[in-house]
Amino acid sequence: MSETTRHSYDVVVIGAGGAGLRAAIEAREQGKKTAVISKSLFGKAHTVMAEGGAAASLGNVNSSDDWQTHFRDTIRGGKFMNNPRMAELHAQESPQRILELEYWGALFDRTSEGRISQRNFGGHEYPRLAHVGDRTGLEMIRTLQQRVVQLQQADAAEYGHPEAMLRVFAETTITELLLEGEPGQEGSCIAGAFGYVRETGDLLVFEAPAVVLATGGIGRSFKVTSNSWEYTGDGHALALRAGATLLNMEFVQFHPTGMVWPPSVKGILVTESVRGDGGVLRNSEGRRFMFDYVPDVFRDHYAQTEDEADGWYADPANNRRPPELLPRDEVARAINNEVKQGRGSPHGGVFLDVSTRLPAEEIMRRLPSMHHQFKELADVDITAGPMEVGPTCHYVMGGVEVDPDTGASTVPGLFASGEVAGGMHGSNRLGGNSLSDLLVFGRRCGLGAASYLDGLGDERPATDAEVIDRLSREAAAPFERESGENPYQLQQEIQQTMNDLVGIIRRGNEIEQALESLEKLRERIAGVRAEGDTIYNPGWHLSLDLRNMLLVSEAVAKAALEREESRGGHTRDDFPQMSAEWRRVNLVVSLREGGIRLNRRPLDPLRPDLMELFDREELGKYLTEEELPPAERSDGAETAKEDN
Ligand SMILES: Cc1cc2nc3c(=O)[nH]c(=O)nc-3n(C[C@H](O)[C@H](O)[C@H](O)COP(=O)(O)OP(=O)(O)OC[C@H]3O[C@@H](n4cnc5c(N)ncnc54)[C@H](O)[C@@H]3O)c2cc1C
Repeated sequence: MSETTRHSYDVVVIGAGGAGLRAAIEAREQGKKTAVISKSLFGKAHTVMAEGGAAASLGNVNSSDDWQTHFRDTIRGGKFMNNPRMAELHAQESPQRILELEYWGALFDRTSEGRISQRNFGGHEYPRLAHVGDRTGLEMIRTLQQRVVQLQQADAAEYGHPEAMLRVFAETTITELLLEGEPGQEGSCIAGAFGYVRETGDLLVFEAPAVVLATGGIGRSFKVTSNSWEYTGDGHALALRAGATLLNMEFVQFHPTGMVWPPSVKGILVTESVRGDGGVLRNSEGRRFMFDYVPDVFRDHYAQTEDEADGWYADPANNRRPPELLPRDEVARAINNEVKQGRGSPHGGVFLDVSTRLPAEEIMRRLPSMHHQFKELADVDITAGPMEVGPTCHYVMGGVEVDPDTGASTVPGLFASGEVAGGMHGSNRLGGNSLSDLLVFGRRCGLGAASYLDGLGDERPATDAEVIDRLSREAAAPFERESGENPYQLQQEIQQTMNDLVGIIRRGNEIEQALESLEKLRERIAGVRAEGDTIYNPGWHLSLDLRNMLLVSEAVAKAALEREESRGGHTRDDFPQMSAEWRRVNLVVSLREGGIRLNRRPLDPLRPDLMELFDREELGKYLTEEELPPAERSDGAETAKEDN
């Protein structure tokens, strides 16, 4: 293999989606020399694929909206498993971050008064998603990239080179984090990152005391997914191997509406905006089945009849929301059940129809990408008839355990934000809350990394030279094996296992079966073989990604086996109820002696002022008796909870 090139930075941000770019901008603005690394082309990240919008309580379409309502919706959507401080910061700071994006040049769709337009989405009480048609992520990435270029131009003027303080390394994959000390050992800390350039196979060492993980999700571990090739859970696995902890990996979001036909496009997302803009779900009998699936905890907030649901679009003050706009976990399970009961569409989904609700020109204006996607890929005109849709693995709520305010992980110098971080979304993310999460916590992570560096002074942690030698040998190993399996075969087996046995509906015995299969795959992956050479070789790249996919899949499966309840993105057929006792438990994943370990840690309680945002009756559906606030008597006095 080629020589190893060394680079030295203050902050290395792994990932150039919304979270990574926002973190890098902040670190650079704090005066830190920053590198941004992206496995794919610069600009190609999940963020760019985001369609519906970014949730922020700007109150432009309904002035009743405020951060408290956004917080309440987020906690409800997450079924009270969210880290409350993260949800609070997110709800409070999202409006500022969206306005900042506009200040940097983002062109959002407008209301007739010229304010940023906001659309309805599942689980959000008011129209809240700032959007650009159904191409919001594209505008977000364009704006953040433009901001990067603006900073580089300022650096060119000040330092004589545009990359003096902020450099992008595109098509560069990080395979390991570098530490001073051993993972999990007292006093060990981040010293940088190790990786390779995809185009040439050249190896790179980044020396840096602070690393921000912003690598996005894990969807490629599942067969049917809206995620693209690079989402092999690298950041989650890098964090684990560096000694950091992950939180609640069992919570995986299956978006209710992915394409189901033709097979080559199965899983590609059909944005929730279709339902937000009036689209209805029907089964093969023509029944609008979501009315049959409104769970008790949400019954007061959702329409009981089609008339009321339809009335909500024009008169939300006097009607309740249509059940199509329930949080994603509810809708995904409902679709899954309709198909299982034999009431599915010809290709194993259900029908989603917006053509009977909006005029064709309005559909073309509000949902141009969806129109194009269905016309090009399935030869369906969504202005004239229904789409066929079904659940697809979309997002992981579980992720690196971080300090809410700074994004710091449990390893000094390691930070995480965006989809790779855990806690913010509890057991189920509301649509639109990811894009705003990236901006809020990306910025906080950049600030956190900068202030960590300030605390270090001139100290620069270093990695032993033999670690770099070992990592170089490991990178080359797939070429050196004379025999060994094809990485694509092994990837396909992981995906099939996770899809079939740890998918949308889970059972204890099936998860155990999955864990056995994953255990067998471990040995086979250790002997995987790559053919050819290091020049742009996706087979080799995948052979290095496989161990991340495997580790993350094991983390998901072990946590899914442990949590004996159903909540949000974790449905256990053998434990179908939500349990107030389990709600208090965070499952913390770590890597010890080479294996996944699970620990139970109490969830941070809701502060009394945040608890006051909910009715006691609603709290009673989620919290244990002991957690509930004292009940008020009819005369206004509080009743004592215990005799004393
Ligand atoms: C089709 C689709 C539509 C969506 N629509 C919406 C929406 O409307 N609203 C909303 O809020 N959310 C939406 N989401 C979810 C949201 O887009 C993502 O959760 C979010 O963009 C994740 O952002 P991120 O910055 O954490 O990571 P990403 O944007 O996923 O970026 C990850 C970055 O990390 C890099 N990377 C990964 N591994 C490595 C490695 N080993 N080395 C170097 N670089 C690495 C990648 O190349 C990439 O640059 C959507 C998701 C999809 C797939």
